[in-house]
Amino acid sequence: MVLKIGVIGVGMIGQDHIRRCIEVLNGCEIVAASDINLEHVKAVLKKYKINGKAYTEGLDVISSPDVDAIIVASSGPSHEKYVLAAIEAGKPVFCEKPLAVTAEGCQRIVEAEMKAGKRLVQVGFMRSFDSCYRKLKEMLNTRELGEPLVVKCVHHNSEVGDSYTTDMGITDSMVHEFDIMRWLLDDDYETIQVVSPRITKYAHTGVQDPQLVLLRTKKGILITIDLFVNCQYGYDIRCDVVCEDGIAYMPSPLQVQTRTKGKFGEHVNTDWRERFIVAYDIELQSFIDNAKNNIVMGPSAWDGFIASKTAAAGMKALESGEIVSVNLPQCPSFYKK
Ligand SMILES: NC(=O)c1ccc[n+]([C@@H]2O[C@H](COP(=O)([O-])OP(=O)(O)OC[C@H]3O[C@@H](n4cnc5c(N)ncnc54)[C@H](O)[C@@H]3O)[C@@H](O)[C@H]2O)c1
Ligand SMILES: O[C@H]1[C@H](O)[C@@H](O)[C@H](O)[C@@H](O)[C@H]1O
Repeated sequence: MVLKIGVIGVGMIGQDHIRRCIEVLNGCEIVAASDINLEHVKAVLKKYKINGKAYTEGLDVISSPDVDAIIVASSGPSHEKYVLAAIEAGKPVFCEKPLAVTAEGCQRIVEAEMKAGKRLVQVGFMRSFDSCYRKLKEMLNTRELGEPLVVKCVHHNSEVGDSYTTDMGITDSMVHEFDIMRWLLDDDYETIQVVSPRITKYAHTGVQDPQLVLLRTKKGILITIDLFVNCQYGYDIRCDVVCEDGIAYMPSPLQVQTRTKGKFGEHVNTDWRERFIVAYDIELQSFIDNAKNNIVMGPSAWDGFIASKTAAAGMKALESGEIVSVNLPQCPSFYKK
C-alpha cells in the first residue's frame, strides 16, 4: 500500500518534507498540497512533478477522500485548527512543532485525541531520531558515568529573519530542548528561569539575543540552555552531560577535518536542514510506515503539550526575571510509553 499524503504549508520545511517524500522515502505519494499562497503551491507541485491537487484552504486537504494522512508544515498559529480537523476526520497527522502556539491549544488537541480513543498525532520533534542524541542516551543509560547532575545545551542559529521575536527564542527554538531533555533524562521540569545577557549587535531591534535558560528537573538536575540565534558562525547544537563519575559529550555528525596553511578546520553546519537531515528522514519514514499500519508513534501530542506548557512558564520567567514553577500535570495513561 502507498500512503497518500496531503501537505499543508509549502514554505521552507513543507517543501523540504515534500522533497524527502519524493526523493528519499518509501511507500508514500503526495496527492494534495495547500498554502495561503496558491501560486506557491502550484509552483512547488510543478517543481517536484507532482500531479496532485492544489488548495488555499488546508481543511480541503484534510477532507479530500484522496488523502490518507496529513503533514502540517504551515506557520505555527494555524497548526491547532488543522490538527483538530485531522483528528475529527480520523486521519494520522504529522504536525511540525510547535503543536499549537499556546499550551491551551495543545491541551485541546490532547483532549480531542483522547476522545478519538487512539493516537493520531506525531509532533515534528526530530531530535530523538538523531543518531548523536541516541548515542548520548545509550551512554547515559549504561549508568557507567553515574547519575546526571548538570546538562549544558547549546542552541545556536547563524541568523534569523526580522519576524523573529524574543518570545520565539522560547516558544519556537528552545521547545526542542524542552522536549529532548525529558526524553534524554526520563524526567520532567520543576522550575524555569530566563537570564538576559548583553545583546549582540547582530540582533534585530528589540530582540533579546542571546538568552540563557535554567531549568530544574524533578530529580534535581540543572539544565542550562545557551540560545544564540544570530551567532554568525553556523548552526550549532550541543549537549554535554555532567554526571557523578564523568562527563558525556554529545558527538557531532561526522565531518572531514582538514589541516592546511597553518590552520585546523572542520565544516560547521549552516542550518537545521543540513544538521538534522537524516533525523527528518527517519522521523517521517517512521510516520509513514506506522500510518500504513494504522498506528501513530514517536513524539506525541502530550509531548507537544508539555513542551508548550514549559514554554508558557518560560515566558512568565522572561517577563518577571523570577524563577517560575512549571506546574506540569500528571501524564494520562493514554500517553504513558
Ligand atoms: N522541526 C524543525 O526543526 C523545524 C524547522 C523549521 C520549521 N519548523 C516549523 O515548521 C513550521 C513552518 O516553518 P517554516 O520555516 O517552513 O516557515 P515558512 O514561513 O517558510 O513557511 C510557512 C508556510 O505556511 C504558509 N501558511 C501560513 N498560514 C497558513 C495557513 N493558515 N494554511 C496554510 N498555509 C499557511 C505560509 O504561506 C508559508 O508558505 C513552523 O511551525 C516551524 O516552527 C520546524
Ligand atoms: O524553526 C527553527 C527550527 O525549529 C530549528 O530546528 C531550530 O533550531 C530553530 O531555532 C528554529 O527557529
